Amino acid sequence: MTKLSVNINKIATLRNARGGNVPDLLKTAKDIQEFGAQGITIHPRPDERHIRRQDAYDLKPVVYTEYNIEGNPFRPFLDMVLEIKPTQVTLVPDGDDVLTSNAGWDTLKHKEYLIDIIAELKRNEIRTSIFVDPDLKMIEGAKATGTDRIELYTEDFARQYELGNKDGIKPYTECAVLANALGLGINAGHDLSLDNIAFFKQNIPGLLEVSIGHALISESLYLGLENVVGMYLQKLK
Ligand SMILES: CC(=O)[C@@H](O)[C@H](O)COP(=O)(O)O
Ligand SMILES: NCC(=O)COP(=O)(O)O
Repeated sequence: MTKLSVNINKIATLRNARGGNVPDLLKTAKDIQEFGAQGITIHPRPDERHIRRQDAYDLKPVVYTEYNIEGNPFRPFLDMVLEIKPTQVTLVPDGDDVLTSNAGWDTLKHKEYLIDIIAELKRNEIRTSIFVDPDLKMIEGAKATGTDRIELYTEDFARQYELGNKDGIKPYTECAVLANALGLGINAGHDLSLDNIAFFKQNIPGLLEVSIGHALISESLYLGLENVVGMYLQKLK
């Protein structure tokens, strides 16, 4: 079975737009778990554009499924996750100024750096995952870092799938086969959606977890709008 971890960054984006507490991030996290999701993912960024540092702490007692915190392991991020002790930390090599995550780790170039950080997280009983492009050399490099899992960066697959090119899955399947052989757990995420998730899952052996945010929250708007517009119309009769 593949676990669904819902990324709630976009709920915080909406909340921050008005400065209040609507939508309520903690209530949303509770509801998502009650609806059956097996995890909650957040990706606090240094500029706190969506998830704030305090949110990461406040979510700890609320997330009773798997709590996954993603981010670039600069010292303030590392100190925060070592205090919170989520189920899993996913290391992502984001620049400060990126719109969203746009590349995986070069696991060869950053091998020693990753070894030290992963060891520190694992000493604190936190499962580790590292964000990687679907490149066999990067998967081999990931193994050498001591990480428990990799997270396959799926944007390229999603773009290709949208264009009708199903061969875009091939490097992902090859990397998954290698990761399984090396004993690395496999997560995946970025731009996965209701359209592409079934095909992705069918072609990735041993897929343990997907984290999905942008599409899932957008789809929730599309699928919920009719109901809510109808409710307003009822009240306005
Ligand atoms: C690590 C990853 O794949 C990203 O999708 C990220 O978690 C999303 O971050 P934003 O919500 O800031 O775009
Ligand atoms: N790790 C990927 C993630 O958490 C969500 O990515 P996206 O669905 O918002 O693109």
